[in-house]
Order: sequence, then C-alpha cells, then structure tokens
Amino acid sequence: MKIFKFLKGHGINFLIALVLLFAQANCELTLPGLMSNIVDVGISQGGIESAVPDEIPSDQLQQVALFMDADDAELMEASYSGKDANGVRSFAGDDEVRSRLEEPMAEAEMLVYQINQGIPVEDWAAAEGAETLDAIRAQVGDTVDLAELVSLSEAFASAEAGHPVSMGPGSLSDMREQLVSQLGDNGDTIIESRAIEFVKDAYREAGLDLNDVQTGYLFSEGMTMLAYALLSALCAILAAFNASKTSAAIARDLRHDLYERVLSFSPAEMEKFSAASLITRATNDIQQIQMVLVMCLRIVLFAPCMGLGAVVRVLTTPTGLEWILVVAIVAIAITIGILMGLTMPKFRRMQSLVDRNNLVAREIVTGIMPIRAFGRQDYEQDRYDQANRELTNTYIFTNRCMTFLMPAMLIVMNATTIGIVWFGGHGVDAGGLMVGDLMAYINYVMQVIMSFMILTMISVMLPRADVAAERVQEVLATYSSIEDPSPETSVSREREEGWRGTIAYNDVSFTYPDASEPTLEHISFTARPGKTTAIIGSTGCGKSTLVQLMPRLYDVTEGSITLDGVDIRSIGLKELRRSIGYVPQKRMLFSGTIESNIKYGDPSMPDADMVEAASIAQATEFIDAKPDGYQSPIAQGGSNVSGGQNQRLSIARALACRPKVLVFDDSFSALDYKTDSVLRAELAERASDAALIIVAQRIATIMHADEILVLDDGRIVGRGTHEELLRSCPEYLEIAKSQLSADELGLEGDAPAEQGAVAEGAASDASILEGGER
Ligand SMILES: Nc1ncnc2c1ncn2[C@@H]1O[C@H](COP(=O)(O)OP(=O)(O)OP(=O)(O)O)[C@@H](O)[C@H]1O
Repeated sequence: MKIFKFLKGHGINFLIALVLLFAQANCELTLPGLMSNIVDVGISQGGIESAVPDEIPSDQLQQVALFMDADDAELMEASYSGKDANGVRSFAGDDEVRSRLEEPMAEAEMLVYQINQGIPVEDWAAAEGAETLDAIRAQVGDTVDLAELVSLSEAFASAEAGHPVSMGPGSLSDMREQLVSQLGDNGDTIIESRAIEFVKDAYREAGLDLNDVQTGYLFSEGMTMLAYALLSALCAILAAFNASKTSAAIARDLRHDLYERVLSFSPAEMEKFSAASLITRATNDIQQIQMVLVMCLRIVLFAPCMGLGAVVRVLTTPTGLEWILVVAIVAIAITIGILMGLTMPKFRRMQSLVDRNNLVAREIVTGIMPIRAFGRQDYEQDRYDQANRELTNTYIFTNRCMTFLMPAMLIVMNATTIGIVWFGGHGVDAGGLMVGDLMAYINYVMQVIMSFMILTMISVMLPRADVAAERVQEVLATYSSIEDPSPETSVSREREEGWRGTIAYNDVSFTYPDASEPTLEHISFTARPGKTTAIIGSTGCGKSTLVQLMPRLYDVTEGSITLDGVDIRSIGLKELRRSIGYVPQKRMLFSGTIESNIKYGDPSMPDADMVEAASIAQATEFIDAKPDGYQSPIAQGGSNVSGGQNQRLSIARALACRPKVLVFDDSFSALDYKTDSVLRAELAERASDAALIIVAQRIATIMHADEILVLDDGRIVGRGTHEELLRSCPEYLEIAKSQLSADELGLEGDAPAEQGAVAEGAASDASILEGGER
C-alpha cells in the first residue's frame, strides 16, 4: 500500500500509536472479565471470591482439615493465626499460599458443607445391621452432621476389638471419594459454589456482616472497572491526538513538498498534469491521505490488537461455542466480499471524477466573461451538471452500498448473540457455565466481529486513498525537465564582474515535447546591451516560443543560447532569470498591493527603484491618482485594474530588478500608441545599458529597433532595420503595408486596400514617435 510510505520518518509516532492502542485494547478487554466477576462473584457469590476464608471459627477449620491431605492440612494450619477471644482464626498467609490452598480447601469445604446439610444414617453406616442403625438413630436422629459423624466415628474406633461395626476415622476418606465421584462433569462449579456457601457460613459464625463483604467486593471491582475505563479513555484520547497530529504533519509536509515541486516545474510538466489536477492533488487527494492515515493510526492498528486479544480470550474460555464465532465471521466475510466487489471499482474512479469536476468548474469560473458574452450559460451549466451528476451518482452508489453494510452487520451480530445465549443457556442450566462468564463471552465475540468488520471496511477505503497517494506520489516523483547545472559546471558572474547582457542564439531549433514538427528552426541572432532587437511575424509563427527559451522556460532542442558567451544551461536558473527581465504575453499580477507587485522580484528594494520603474513603465499617473497610491490593493490576477494598467505594472515589475536583458513579449499591445512610444523612449534613455528584446505585432512599436527579425513559420526570413526590411523582405513589407499607408512607409503607390482604422491610428501615432524614438 503506497499510503503507508508516507509514514516513513514518523516511526516514533507509529510506535507511540501502537503502544497506546495496545494498552487501550487491553483495558477494554479487561472490562468484560471484571463485569463477569461482578455478576458471578459480587452478586451470585455474595462478594466471596476465594475458598480460603479470611476469618473462620477454629472448629470449622478443624472440620475442613479432616478432608485434606496431611501436607495441605499442615500448610493450612500454619497459615492461620491462633484463636482470638471468640475462637476465630484469621488467614495470615500470602497470595501464593492462598492459591496453593484454594483447591484442596474448596473440595474439603464442599464436603463439610455437604455433610453438614445432614447425611442419612444408613448412607453412612449402611454396612451395619439394623440394630446398630436404630441405636445410632436413637442417639442422633435420622441424619448426622459432621460433628456427630466425627464423635461417632471416634466412639466406634475406641470400642473394643472385635466390635462388629467397621466404621472408623478412615471411613471419612471413603466418604470423600464417594461424594466427589458423585459430582460428575460440572464438579468444579459445584465444588466452588458449595465452598463459597461454606465460607459464608464461616463468616457468619465469625461475626462478619455478609452485606459489608459483598458491598466491599462490589465497590472494589467497580472502582477497578472505572480505573480501567478511564485508562482506556485516556489511551484513546492520546492515540487520537497522536494520530491527528501525525497525519496533519504528514499532510502539511506533503502539501509543502508538492507545491515546492510544482514551483520547480517547467511549462512542460504543468501541461502534463494540468492546473486543475494539480489543485485536486494538493487539496482533495492529500485530504484523503490525511483522513486514512488518521484511521490507520487509530482504528487499523487498534482493530488487530483488540481482535487478537478477544480471540485469545474466546479460546481460553471453554464454552464449546467457538463454532458460532466461525459462522459469524464467514457470514461477515461473504457480506463484505459482495459489497467490496460492487463498490471498489467506483471508489477507484472517484478521484478522477473529482478531478474532472474541478477542471470544468475552474474553466467556467475563469471564463465567466466569454461565457456571458456568448450567452453560453445554459451550455456551461449543462456541462458542469453532467460532471457533477456523474460524481454525485458515484457517491450515492457507494454510500448506499456502505449504508447497507451496517444493518447487515447488526443482523449478524445480533444473531450471534442469540446463538450464544441460546446454546450457552444450556451450559448455565447444567451448571457448567456461569452467567457472568457467558456475558463476558458475548462481549469478547462481539469484539472479534467488530475488529474483523472494521478491518474489512478499512480495506474498502484503502484503495481509494491509495489512488490518491499514487497521484500525489506521481507529482513528487516528477522532476522538472529544466535542471540547474551541477556545481562543477555552473558559471556564476553575478557576484564578481556581473553579466553584461549579450544574448546570442546559435543555430537554435526547438520542438515542443509532444509536437511532431519543430516550432523553431535554425535561429541565430545576437541581442547586445544598449541595442533594441525586435521580433515580428504572423500569429503562431513562434515569437513567444523564441523568447521563452531565453529564461529557460523550455530548453533548446538543438543549438545553444549564450549569455555573454556562456551557455545559459551552465548558469544557475535563479541567476539567469534574475539577469533577464521577462514580461510575458499573458499578464499576471498577484493579489496584494501595487508595491508588492512591483517589488515582487526583490521585496527589499528601495522605494526609489520602485518609483523609477513605475515612472519608466508610465504607471505613475494612474498610481498617483489612486487614494492609496502604491498601497492600493490589487486583486488576484490583477482583475481590478485595466488591461493597460496591468501591462504597465507588469513592465514596472520587470524593470524594478534592473536586469541586463529585458524581454517584452507583446507587452505593449494593451497600451495606447502615445503611451507605447513614450514608454519606449523612456526605456531607451533610462535602461540604456540593457539589451532590449521586443516582440510585437505592431510595426509602429518596432520600426525604430536596431535590428528587426522577421519570423515566419519558425524561421527567420528577414533581418535588418525597418528601412532595409521594407526593401528586402516581402513578408515584412506585407505586414507593414497592412498597418501603415504607403506614404507613411515612404513607399510609392497606394496604400493597401485593407488598410483600415488601425492604420489611420498608427499614422497619427507614427508622427508622435518621431521625437521620442531612438
Ligand atoms: N505548449 C505547447 N505545446 C505544443 N505546441 C505549442 C505550445 N505552445 C505553442 N505551441 C505552438 O507553437 C507555435 C508557436 O506558438 P507561439 O506562441 O510561439 O506563437 P506566437 O508567434 O507567439 O503567436 P502570437 O503572436 O499569437 O502570440 C504555434 O503553432 C503553437 O500552436
């Protein structure tokens, strides 16, 4: 089971759980035994638990000695104190002596008790003639008790030799054998109960209050039960605390490791898992694992301790009813087998359905605007309902099956109880089984059944948690395809001379991991500090892909990219990315304030740097207009600022770190022409030592760049300045003509037919550019 792997490193907590649960199981298994004592000893035997009385009149002790072997009688004699004023002797031996005396005294007491109930004269002296019997009857009546028996035997013994009566002290041992042999199968129980009656008599004679004896016993047993119950509760609480703490710590560590790993992922790994699935894995899956781990550290460990302990006690209580337990377990196994067969496949599917549900929900929530714009609420509602319904139906099905489990189990348990009471009742009736023992037995059998049931129920839940564990493990076992260089090959210049910012692509080709065709082929160019390199091309020609290779979001498939002549794969990822200020095409601000967003790369940067970055990015105006200025809140994703403001803050964020290479991936598209031109003018002036790489769709944005690369279908089809390209590159000319009039381009002839409003706007902006551009 993969889920148990997560317990690695928490061995001590596992051990603590085991010890606590073992102690709890022991306490709980002791309780039925104590309850049985209360019923059998406390109630049935009046609280007298031993055949060795604590106090006994001296003459009764002598009577008991008559039926004991010489050694036992001697030990008994030595274990009791001398007579007190009332002729009562007290037991002075220890527990060992008591247990040695227990059996012989019980048997002797049973005999004394039996005989003292009165033995018919003819039973005792059957061998004598009728005349003798009549003489004895005349002396003692129809029956004799032990005192009479002894004195008569002594009288016979002291009669002259040749007397016809064969009685003598030896006949007592004959009588003992005769009485014992009459006891039959349930002899032990009969001996015990008669001995207890004898002890009661002895206590009464010794002047003890039997009520006090009984109450004292019940109180002490009750207190012992209470102590065990409290200890069991304490163990349960500590075990629950340990289980919750351990599993919460494991879940916390898993979430931490998972997020750490996800943060290291390149876009390729993100695509492999999908954001929705990663969120499900970090939340729902880890929650499943946590829940099952709590159960493992509580119930899964407890059930075997309890079950095995109960089995031992069932087997050591010889009732002859063990077969009922076997039948009950077989019935439970069949019931659970059927349920597992029905629910297991559903449980396995559950996690992927949760995933799907999250995926659809996330897509709908993030795409709420286009959904409304296209009036597709009903369609999306149906789509979500379908995912939701499938998940709900699976939940309902499995829950229905599981609810059936409980009544089925109750039927089995109650039938088992009835069976034990029915068949055990005969044993009680025959005197071979005591009521308390029967009650304890029922309890133990229930414990065995419950443990078995819990274990099988958990084995239904484990596969689901195992699926979750597997999914989390899958993320943890995935390493980013973009790796840091090894310390031996790593090159660092950040601390010493610093990077100058010359980026060179050397015959670079790139194919996306799952794509069959390369997206970029044989790209070579150099972007130098203080110069602007622009990249233009039609949609989908590979512009973003090209610049994403620079901060190593993907690694080149062929060729190499160098920073100041050093292959970027030899530069530590953090150092490389600190040297490159990348403004992605997809705008992304974080929840917080304007300040926290601009200072995102280095929260400790001075405010002056932040303000300067905002000023270059043309963001000062709108920030100052806000009442809270730089402390104005930013919602998640920057949804409370306009597209242009969002873009300006993203640019400021990149500028604030003063990188040596600045990459703008279509980052000016949401800016109006005026802001676009002023921003680039500011950039040229205040970030003059950085290499600027600008990806754009608008000719006006890039026409003044030092070098323009024209990309078409992943290849560079033209390079040079604006003027050079207008002359030499038909692709560039085509793009230029679609945006600017022939006049503005300085070309002869008419403007392109499709020239529209954009071109008009661009025309007027082109004139604005003249002043600010380099
Ligand atoms: N993660 C990806 N996996 C596979 N193919 C991709 C992936 N991302 C982009 N592509 C493909 O690579 C090609 C280039 O995409 P890219 O985003 O670089 O184009 P672009 O020139 O920046 O386009 P635009 O101007 O519209 O932003 C496209 O055909 C696109 O379908």
